[in-house]
Amino acid sequence: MVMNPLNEKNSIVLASESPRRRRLLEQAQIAFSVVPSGTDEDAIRGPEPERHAQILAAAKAEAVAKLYPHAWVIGADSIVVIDGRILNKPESAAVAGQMLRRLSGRTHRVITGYSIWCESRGHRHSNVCITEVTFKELTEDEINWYTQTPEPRDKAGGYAIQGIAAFMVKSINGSYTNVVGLPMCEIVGHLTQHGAIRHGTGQTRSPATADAGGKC
Ligand SMILES: Cc1cn([C@H]2C[C@H](O)[C@@H](COP(=O)(O)OP(=O)(O)OP(=O)(O)O)O2)c(=O)[nH]c1=O
Repeated sequence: MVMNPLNEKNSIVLASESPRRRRLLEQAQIAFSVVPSGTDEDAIRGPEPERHAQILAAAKAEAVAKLYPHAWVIGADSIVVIDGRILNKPESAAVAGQMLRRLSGRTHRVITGYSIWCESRGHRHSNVCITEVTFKELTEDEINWYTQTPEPRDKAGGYAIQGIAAFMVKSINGSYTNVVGLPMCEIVGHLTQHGAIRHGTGQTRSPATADAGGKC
């Protein structure tokens, strides 16, 4: 019989196609597999931004957790919120420009909903992490130049703090990695607390060597 390491006890699965989220888990030296959830984000709408991000994160985690019930599955959704409006990923350079004009010289919130599921343990945890980001005043030249780069395309709010857009950011209040796509302090803390990983001990488990430990 072929063993499926994705579905072993205490394996970690990232339910995301975001390369940023993948990189954040890699940086933390967590062994994990990637299974994009295929969730249709346009089909889901929460009542207000925090709930919206949380519901989407849970939908992503749930879709993959059903396929791999023994794994710890992480789903997340990041949105930019200003004036009570959600700025998702811009569909064009022109829309990215409109978003950046709105963000220019002001403070907005980046809300990442995150969800950690382990079906076989009945473990379903969802929460949000909020970071305030303050932009400098952007000139039209800066906006036009930036939106001609590929960077805004697949990023909530039309910018990537970890890339060229770092020059736009005057200050942030809260988790930096939350803006990039995953609140690492909370995610690693939760997985550690529930025995899914032994982070910080030099014994971060790989899916292939996972044992049956851990609690819900
Ligand atoms: C604000 C901001 C967002 N982002 C990214 C993180 C997310 O990938 C993206 C928000 O879109 P999401 O819908 O949260 O994620 P995704 O579609 O990229 O991946 P998946 O749904 O499969 O998990 O914006 C940055 O990389 N840097 C930033 O500064």
